[in-house]
Amino acid sequence: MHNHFHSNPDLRPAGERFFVRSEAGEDVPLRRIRLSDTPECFGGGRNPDFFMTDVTGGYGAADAGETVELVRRERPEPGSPTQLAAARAGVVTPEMAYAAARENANLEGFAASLSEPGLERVRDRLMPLLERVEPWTGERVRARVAARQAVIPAAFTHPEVEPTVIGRHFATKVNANVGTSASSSDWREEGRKMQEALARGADTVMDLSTGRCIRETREMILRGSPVPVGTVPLYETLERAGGDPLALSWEIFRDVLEDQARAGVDYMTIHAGLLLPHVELTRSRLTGIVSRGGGMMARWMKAFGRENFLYEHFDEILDIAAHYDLTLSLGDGLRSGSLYDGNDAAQFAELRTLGELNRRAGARDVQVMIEGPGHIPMPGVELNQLNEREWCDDAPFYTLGPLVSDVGAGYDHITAAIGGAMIAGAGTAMLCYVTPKEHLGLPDANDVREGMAAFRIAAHAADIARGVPGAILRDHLMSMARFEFRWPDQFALAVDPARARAFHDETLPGAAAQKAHFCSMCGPKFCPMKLAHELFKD
Ligand SMILES: C[C@H]1O[C@@H](n2cnc3c(N)ncnc32)[C@H](O)[C@@H]1O
Ligand SMILES: Cc1ncc(COP(=O)(O)O)c(N)n1
Ligand code: MET
Ligand code: SF4
Ligand SMILES: [Zn+2]
Repeated sequence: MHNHFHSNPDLRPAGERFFVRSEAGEDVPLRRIRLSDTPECFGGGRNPDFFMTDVTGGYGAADAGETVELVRRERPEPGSPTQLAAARAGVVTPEMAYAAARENANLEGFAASLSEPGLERVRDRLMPLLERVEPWTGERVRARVAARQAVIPAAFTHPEVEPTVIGRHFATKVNANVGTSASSSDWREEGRKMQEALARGADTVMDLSTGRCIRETREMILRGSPVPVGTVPLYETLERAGGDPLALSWEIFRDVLEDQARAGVDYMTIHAGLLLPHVELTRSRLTGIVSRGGGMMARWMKAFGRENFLYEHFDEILDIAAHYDLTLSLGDGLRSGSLYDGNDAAQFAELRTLGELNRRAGARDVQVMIEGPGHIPMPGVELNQLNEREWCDDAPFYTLGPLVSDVGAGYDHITAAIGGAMIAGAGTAMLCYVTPKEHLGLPDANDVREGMAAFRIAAHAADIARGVPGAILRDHLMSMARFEFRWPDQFALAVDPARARAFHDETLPGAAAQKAHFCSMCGPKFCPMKLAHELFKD
């Protein structure tokens, strides 16, 4: 089955498509941002091309309205060694090589270009930052996967996926959630939200559909997504159980797991760490259980007085995961839904169990991420990451925010991006975005855009904190463009180029304004950056 996605110029990221060759000989897409020359009045000279990750799978590159065919990569048969098994055997897979090339984002090419004539001023400033950079190789990625400090979610059944590596040694990744709920009217809209998320740089997408047409929505997303796709199989299990949590069963769950893995889902949230004794720990909470999967599982356990069937059948889950190289994202069914409940006994009891499950998965060559909260007051954010690292043996942490305040309704992309930046700075591998609609309703395409922008910024700020090679270069290039009033270059380097341009042009439209040595904030007579150029002239 083919996807039905058409390219949309409104969703085109900055720059143009550019390919680097992976060690395994595959073409890995990047965006090349061309920058204009420094105006003569500021000393003249050239500015280097800059390279950024491209997750759009070609949506952003094609002509308007053109149907986009995703590249379908060669994949091993189900039952082949997982990325983890291969890594342990010392084998560098094409996926490891691909992810390494993507992670490098042609930083070597960028560094080499700085020695070209006309780039002396940029070279003087940026070269010191590039001297100690050790590029990623397939081998270095392999070592992190083998150490279980990184995962490459790429199911054998998902040929459309362009591999990426998730772990604290790599650039911080951002996941965007999409999917229907009972109140959405058109499931095809989820395809548009996915495209919006990709255009804004989502490294993975999760289909969290709970409305009608769960399977159709997922199939559309899988066939149209060049990034890894995640799901929460308990949702479809509840649907098949007629919406009654008491009708959930291991048998239905197992069928859902098998069906979704066969369809090509790359990673799944598995709420296996929420145990029956943990449920009691939530009694004194201010906001109980706010995880959907956790909530339905707790209801089932309490009603029957039985242990979590995902925990009881975890070995069988591992059989299926190993067969398809499905990455398990061990779910935080007890994540805190309020600052009051942040880092409480329930949450940490579950986290310790996730550590135990992580070790069992490792013994079966199954890749694992650990899911985290939620809502935590600022002073507790780092502790959450430290506990995860200790109890879960440094497995990649994947958090929802955390939100650092409960009063942000309507702006919770901000409360969550603040906590997200903090926790990623402390080593969280992937941030799940939160949109302005959190706690209020189902996000639409515009909310996706806002949520992605907030979280790309959080991830980038964290990359700078973590010393990810090259991350801060983009900031420096932006600052040079800003000080030299190269407005189009500023737009191109911004997290949301279309918005940056629109905001600037709103008050100063026209060609002349694209070169003006001021903007409407201060105007020509009061622009201090303009004056700064005069300071050391004589
Ligand atoms: C786990 C998190 O996923 C988000 N979430 C849950 N369902 C959807 C959906 N259909 N679309 C987008 N986001 C969703 C909420 O923010 C929740 O807190
Ligand atoms: C980071 C993250 N993303 C998604 C989920 C699944 O949602 P839920 O636990 O509400 O079913 C989760 N637990 N954690
Ligand atoms: N806002 C809740 C949380 O923080 C989730 C609501 S929808 C499951 O986890
Ligand atoms: S976001 Fe809405 S549906 Fe989800 S837990 Fe909160 S109130 Fe319930
Ligand atoms: Zn919340």
